[in-house]
Amino acid sequence: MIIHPKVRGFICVTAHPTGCEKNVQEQIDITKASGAFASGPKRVLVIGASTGYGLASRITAAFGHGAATLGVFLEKPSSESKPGTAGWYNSAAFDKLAKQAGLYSRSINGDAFSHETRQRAIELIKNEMGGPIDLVIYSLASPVRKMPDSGELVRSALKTMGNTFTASSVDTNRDAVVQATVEPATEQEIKDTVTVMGGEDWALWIDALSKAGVLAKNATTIAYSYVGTEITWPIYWHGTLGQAKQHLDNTARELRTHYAAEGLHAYVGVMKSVVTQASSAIPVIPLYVSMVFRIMKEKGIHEGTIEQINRLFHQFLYRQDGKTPETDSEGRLRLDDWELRDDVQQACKALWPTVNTENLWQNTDYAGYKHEFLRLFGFDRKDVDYNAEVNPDVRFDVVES
Ligand SMILES: NC(=O)c1ccc[n+]([C@@H]2O[C@H](COP(=O)([O-])OP(=O)(O)OC[C@H]3O[C@@H](n4cnc5c(N)ncnc54)[C@H](O)[C@@H]3O)[C@@H](O)[C@H]2O)c1
Repeated sequence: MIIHPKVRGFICVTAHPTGCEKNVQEQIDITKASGAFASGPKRVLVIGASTGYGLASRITAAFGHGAATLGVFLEKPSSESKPGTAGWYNSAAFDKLAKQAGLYSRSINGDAFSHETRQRAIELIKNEMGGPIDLVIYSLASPVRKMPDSGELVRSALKTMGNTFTASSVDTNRDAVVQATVEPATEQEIKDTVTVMGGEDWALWIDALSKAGVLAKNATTIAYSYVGTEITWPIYWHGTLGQAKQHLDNTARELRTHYAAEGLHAYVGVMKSVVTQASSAIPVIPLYVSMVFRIMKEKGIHEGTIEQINRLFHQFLYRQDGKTPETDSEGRLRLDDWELRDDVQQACKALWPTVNTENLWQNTDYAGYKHEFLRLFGFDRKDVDYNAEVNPDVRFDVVES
C-alpha cells in the first residue's frame, strides 16, 4: 500500500507505519540523550499509552529508567482498505524496540473504561510482571465513555459555561483565521463531560489495582491536566473541560487521603499545550499553540511532548536529590510553568489580536503546527519515502480486550 495523509477536519484518517516507528525511535533517542535518570519506577502501567503524553510517558519510563511497561489503549490495526491508526503503529514500534532493548513490554488494546480491561491488566501484572506496579500514568483523552456497569454511552461536550463565546480560531483545512463560536453547555452536558474526562475512572483503576494487591506500597500515580491562560480559559478551564479537570484535582486529593496508609502519591500533572490528536480537536487551541510555540522557540524554552515528560520524571517524580516534588497550592505538579511565564504570556496577548489569515504563517509558528500535526500520523518526515510501497499490516504482541 502507498500511504499519503488524508486529513478530514481535525483528524488524519491515514497513518504511516515507517513514519510512526521513526517518531518513536526519535523520542527514545531524546530520552536517552536527556541524561541519566535517578532511581525510578520498576513496573509501570500507562493508561492511554499509544499517542501523546501517554506514549511519551511509556517511552521515558522504559528507556529512561529501564522499567517494565504495560500499556493500555484503544487503537485499530489495518484493514483491507485502510492503514492502522497512528497509535497502533506507535505501539507496535515501541513493543519491538523495547524488546530489542531487553525490556518487558505488554499492551492491551481495549476500552480502558471497562472492568474487563482492568481485569486483563491485573492478570498480566500478576502472571507476568514479577511484582506490583509502582507507577500508574493516567493519560486518556476520549470524547465518550461507556459506563462500566450499565453500558450507557456518555459523551463529553466541548462547550463554555454561562455565555456564548466567540474567539479567533484557525480553520486548518483552509489555513484561515476564522471566528469560532462556542455555545454554553447545559447542566447535563457539564455533568456528562465530568463523567467522561473527570477522575472517576482514574479512581476505579487505582481501587481495582489496590484490591487485587498489584499496587506497590508508596506507589505514584499521575493524571494529566491542562489549565492554560486567559486566552484559552473561556473555552477550556472555564468551560466543560475545566470542570472535568477540576474533578481530577478533587480525585487526586481523595486518592491521597484514601490511600494514605499505603503511602500512595497521587498527583495531577498540569502540562503545557502540545500538538496531539486530542488538542487539535479543541477550538482556539491550534491557533494559540501556533502563537505560543513561536514565542517559546524564540526564547529557547520550547518543549514538545517527550521533553515535557522527560522533565516530569527528572525534576519532579524521580529527583536526583530524592526529595518530594514541588507542587502548587492545590498539590499539582506544574509543568506548564515555562508556558505561563509572564514574558511569554504578555507576548501572546500582544500578538493574539493582530493575527489574521494573511499574516498567520509569518507572525505565528503555524508552519510548525501543521508539521507537528502531520508528524502525529507518521507523515512529513524527510527520512521516509512516502511514494514507496509499505506493508500496512503490522502485528505485535497485543492482548485484545
Ligand atoms: N495535548 C495537550 O496539549 C495537553 C496538555 C495538557 C494536558 N493534556 C492531557 O493529557 C492527557 C492525554 O492527552 P493527549 O493530548 O496526549 O491525547 P492523545 O489523543 O494523544 O492520547 C489519548 C490516548 O487515550 C487512548 N484512549 C482514548 N480512549 C480510550 C479508551 N476508551 N480506552 C483506552 N484508551 C483510550 C488513546 O488510545 C491514546 O493512547 C489528557 O488528559 C489531556 O487532557 C494534554
